[in-house]
Amino acid sequence: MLRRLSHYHRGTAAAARLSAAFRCVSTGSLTITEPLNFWAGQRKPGQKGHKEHVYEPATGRILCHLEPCGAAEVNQAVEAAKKAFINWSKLSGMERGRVMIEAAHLIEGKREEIAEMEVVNNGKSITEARLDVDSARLCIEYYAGLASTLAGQHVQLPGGSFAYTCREPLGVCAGIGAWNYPFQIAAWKSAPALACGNSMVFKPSPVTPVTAAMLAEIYAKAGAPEGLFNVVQGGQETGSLLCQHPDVAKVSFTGSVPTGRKVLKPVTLELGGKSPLLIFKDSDLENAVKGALMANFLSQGQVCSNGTRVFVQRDIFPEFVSEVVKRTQAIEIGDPLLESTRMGALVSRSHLHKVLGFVEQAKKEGATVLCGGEPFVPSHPKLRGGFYMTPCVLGDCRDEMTCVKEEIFGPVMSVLSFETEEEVLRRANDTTMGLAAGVFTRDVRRAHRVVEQLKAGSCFINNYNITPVEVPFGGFKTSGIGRENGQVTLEYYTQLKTVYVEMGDVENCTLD
Ligand SMILES: NC(=O)c1ccc[n+]([C@@H]2O[C@H](COP(=O)([O-])OP(=O)(O)OC[C@H]3O[C@@H](n4cnc5c(N)ncnc54)[C@H](O)[C@@H]3O)[C@@H](O)[C@H]2O)c1
Ligand SMILES: O=CCc1c[nH]c2ccc(O)cc12
Repeated sequence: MLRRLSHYHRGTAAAARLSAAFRCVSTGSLTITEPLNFWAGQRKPGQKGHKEHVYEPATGRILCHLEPCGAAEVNQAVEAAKKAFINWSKLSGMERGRVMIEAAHLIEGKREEIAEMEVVNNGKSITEARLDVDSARLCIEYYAGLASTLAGQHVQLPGGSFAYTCREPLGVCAGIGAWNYPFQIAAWKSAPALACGNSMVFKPSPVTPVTAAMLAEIYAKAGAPEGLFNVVQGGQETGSLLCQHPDVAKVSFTGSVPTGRKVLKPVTLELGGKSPLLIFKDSDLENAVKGALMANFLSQGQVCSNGTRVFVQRDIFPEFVSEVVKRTQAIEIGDPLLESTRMGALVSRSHLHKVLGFVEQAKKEGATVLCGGEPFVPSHPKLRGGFYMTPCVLGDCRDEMTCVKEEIFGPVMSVLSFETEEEVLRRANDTTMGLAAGVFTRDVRRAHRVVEQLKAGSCFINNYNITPVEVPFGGFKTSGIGRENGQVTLEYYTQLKTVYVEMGDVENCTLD
C-alpha cells in the first residue's frame, strides 16, 4: 500500500511537519529506503549483495539504492503476472475499467506527492512533473473507458452460418521505460495493456526507478489482483532477461534506437528522433518562437519528439533568431521544486557531460553558440553538485554537422535557414529517424501540403510537443514500431480471434 511519504525519510523534523497543502519535499532533503521492486502485491528486494546508486539530479547526492533483479527475481515477477492474468483476463471490460478508474482517482489524490518524487529523481521542474502525472492519470482514465468497448466483428456466411472475431489479450506484457518521463511512461504502457486484459512486468530506467513502484502500489490499492502490475529494477541485463523470458508475450519498449534494435519479439518500439520544425515566413512569429521553445526545452530538452532541427525561412531568419535567443536566455534555471523554475537539472552527470560534449563538437564543426551551452551552477549551495546547463541555441549550422544529424537529448536547438518549400522538405526528411515534425504557417493549404510530405509519425501544425492521450503517438522509419495512446493501441495489446459457426450440417467432401 502507498503510505503518504511514510517510507521516505526527510532531512528535517520541520519538513516532516509540513502539511499536504505545502511542499512536502525540499530539494536535497529526501532519502528513500524502501525496496523499489514490486511483485505479487508487495515491494521486494532484488538480488542479494547487489546495490546501485540512484542520484538526485538537482543536487548530485545519492537519493537511494536500487537492487537490480536477476533471473530468479524476474522469474518471480513473471510468475506473479501469469497468475494475475488468469482472473483479470476473464473480467468484463467494465470490471477492469472500474479498477483502473479507481487507480486514476488515487493518482489524482496523490498528484503532488508523485510529482515531487518525479522531480527528486528526474530533475525536471515541478510544473512539468505535475503535467506528467496528469497525463498518466488521463491515460488510465481513457483506457478504463475503452476497456468495455473492445469488440470484434460479426460476419455473415451462407446458410445462416456466420463467423465472428473477438479481441483477446496476449498474456504477460513487458514494459521497458526510459528516464525522461518515468511515471508517465509506466502509465502509457500499463493502461492499454491492463484495459485489454493483460498483466504487466515493467522495468523502469535504472536512473529513475522511484515512481514506477508508486504506480504499482496505486494499482494494488485500487483493487488490482496481486501480480497484475509488477516492477523489476535493473539495467540492460534485467531488461534483456525480461524481454527474452519465454512467458512474456509482448514487449513495449521506450528508449534509444540502438537499444531498441536489440529487443526482439512482437514489440512496440518508441525510440529516438531528430525531428524537424519548419517555420515559414508567413507564420505568426510570436507563436513560432513559443513553438520552437516548446519543441526544444521541455524537460531540459530530454523529450524524444523534440524538434531540434529548426528550419526558418530566410526572410524572417534574423528576427526569429534574435527573439528565440532572447526568450531562451530568459528561461529560469534552478531548483526544480520551486514554482518559478522553468528548467531543472539534467538526469545525470554523465548525460550532462554528453550533452555539453555535443556543444563542443558543434563548435569544432563550425557552429556558433548564440546562447547557452555552458554548465550552470545555481547560487544555492545545496544545488552546487547538481547537473545543470544553460539552454543552448546554435547558429551557422549545416545539415551534415553532428549537432544536426544526431539526437542530443538535451537543451540544444540548431537553427538553419531555408529558401523554398521543396528544399526544406527534402532536408527535413533527410534522416533515418521519423518520430515527429512540425510546421508553422498561416497558409492552411501549405500546412497540409507540407505535413503530407513529412516522413514522421506525429506531425504538428502551428504547435509542438502536445500529447493528448486520445491520439496515437509514435514514429516512422527507425524511430519505432507501433503506437502509444489512442484507440489503435488496443490492437497492439490484443490478438484477433476468428470463430466460424456452422448453423447447418457438415458437408463432408471426403464422404459420398
Ligand atoms: N519515442 C518515444 O516515445 C520515446 C519516449 C521517451 C524516450 N525516448 C528515447 O529514449 C532515449 C533516452 O532514454 P534512455 O537513455 O533511457 O534509453 P536506453 O535505450 O538507454 O534505455 C531504455 C531502457 O532500456 C533498458 N535496456 C537497456 N538495454 C536493454 C536490453 N538489452 N534489453 C532490454 N532493455 C534494455 C534500459 O535499462 C532502460 O530501461 C532517447 O533516445 C529518447 O528519444 C523515446
Ligand atoms: O519523450 C517522448 C514521449 C513523450 C512523453 N511526454 C511527452 C510530451 C510531449 C511530447 O512531444 C512527447 C512526450
